[in-house]
Amino acid sequence: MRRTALLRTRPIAIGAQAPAVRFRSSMTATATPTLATDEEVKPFSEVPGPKPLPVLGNLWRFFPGGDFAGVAPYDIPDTLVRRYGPIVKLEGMLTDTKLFVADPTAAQQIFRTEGQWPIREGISSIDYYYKNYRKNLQFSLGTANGEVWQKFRSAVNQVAVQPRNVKVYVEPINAVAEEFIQRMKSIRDANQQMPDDFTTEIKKWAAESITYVALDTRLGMLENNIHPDSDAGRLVELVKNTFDAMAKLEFGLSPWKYISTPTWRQLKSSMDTFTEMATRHVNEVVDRLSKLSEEEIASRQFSVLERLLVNSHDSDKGVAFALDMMLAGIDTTAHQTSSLLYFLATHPEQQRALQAELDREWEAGQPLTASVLEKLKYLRACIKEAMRLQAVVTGILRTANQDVVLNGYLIPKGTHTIVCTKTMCRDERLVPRASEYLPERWLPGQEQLKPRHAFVNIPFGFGPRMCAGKRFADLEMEVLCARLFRSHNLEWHHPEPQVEQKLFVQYSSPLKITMKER
Ligand code: HEM
Repeated sequence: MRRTALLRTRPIAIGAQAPAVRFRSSMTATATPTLATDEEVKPFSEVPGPKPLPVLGNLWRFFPGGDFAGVAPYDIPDTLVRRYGPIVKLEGMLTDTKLFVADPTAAQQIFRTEGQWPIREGISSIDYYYKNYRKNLQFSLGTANGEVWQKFRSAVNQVAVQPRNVKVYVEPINAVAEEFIQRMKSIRDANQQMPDDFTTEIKKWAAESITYVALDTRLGMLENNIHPDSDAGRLVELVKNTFDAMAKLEFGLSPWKYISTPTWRQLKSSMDTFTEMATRHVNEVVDRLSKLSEEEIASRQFSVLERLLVNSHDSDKGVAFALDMMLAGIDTTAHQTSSLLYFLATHPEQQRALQAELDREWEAGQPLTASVLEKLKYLRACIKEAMRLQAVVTGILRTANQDVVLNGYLIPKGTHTIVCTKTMCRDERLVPRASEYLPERWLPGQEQLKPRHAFVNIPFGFGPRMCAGKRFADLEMEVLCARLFRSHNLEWHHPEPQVEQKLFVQYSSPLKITMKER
């Protein structure tokens, strides 16, 4: 077998020599490297994977008669990894070659070499929309790369990632959660069971929470009798249409880049409405700020959006921020919360342990403050475990910023890699008792239950490009669960609900949770 000796700057290899499951590493991307000798490095062409046929590529394998026919999109990475090992190359699929990585040491190496400006392929339809119809918003975090991304990301980090700025939202997020719990009570049936469209209700809660940050206003999505033409009336449908269209354009066979298809038009129209909504609300905030005196500006407790606008003097920044928060923060949080509620409803022992913590740490009649939340370690463990066992995002995308050696293979700069977090999180070799919902594993002293490597469970991604809304997502889920389980028990009396992969992982059958007063 010919080995490559072409490396101008010799890449650093870890993972080739170390068995993937031998040790736990700390959560940094700077593990001691092992230098590869040229002899040990195999070329990219030797990376395992299904071999494409001339002209037909590999696409045929996913159609009837092919060896991947009937494999649900959700299971494709697992299937590839099971057949070919933890590093798999998939080429000849109409798009660029993708490299699937389900080895935590190799994943760590990807993040370690991603550089100051990590490159992530954006969702191509949204990228196309911004480039062709909203040139003024092309710096959006969801799609931008390079210095353009870095400038906007540091502006967002300053206002939306710092804990002190997020803490300001504890009270309003509490108010939204309480409204949602009241709504849950009012929509349950005679058997105290949630309606079939309960996941839509959860989306309304997530949307109401995050638009308070993104648009600086309460839309009233949890009220009864919402006017269908109001922002509240339109938003949930808008999110659904946008994400349905995005998933079809991203994963389906569609000529949308060459001719205007109905799905493309659906996406464009939804994004136009989103942009109009964001622009209108941002303009209201700009207007409000312009009426403040200098003294008022100096002494004001700014909202996140106000602070961004004051710092940047640029309303386009406000609009891009609002769109990023809504597009990245509604469906993700809603689907993740759905699985969290399901796991707790189906695990009464863990639910009791959570309630015991709430009774102990949150004095009856007192507000749920940031300092109370700080003490709720078991609650955080419940959330973390739900995100491990059923993450909404199944893989983290990176485009290699330099040549890198992963498990002995030379991966050239520019290769599109997918770190398969879902596959790793469910691998028994990497996570003890991987198929069980065990929040305890995240508590101190439970080393025997912890994943064997820190890069197995990274539901919010890693590094400078990791989720910009993590603190808000955590806050929303913590507040809702604390309030809900303090006063109620959740139960489940049905077979396991079905899960599907669209852009995110979500339940495709009704989430018929029963909610009873404690
Ligand atoms: C449970 C809910 C959520 C999950 C699981 C989640 C997960 C993720 C993941 C995996 C990424 C990619 C990270 C990477 O490439 O390393 C990401 C990016 C992002 N998320 Fe979240 N997210 C959630 C909620 C939110 C919320 C509530 C917001 C907004 C307030 C938000 C805003 C963003 C943005 C703007 C990015 C792009 C960041 C960048 O590229 O600079 N996310 N998220």
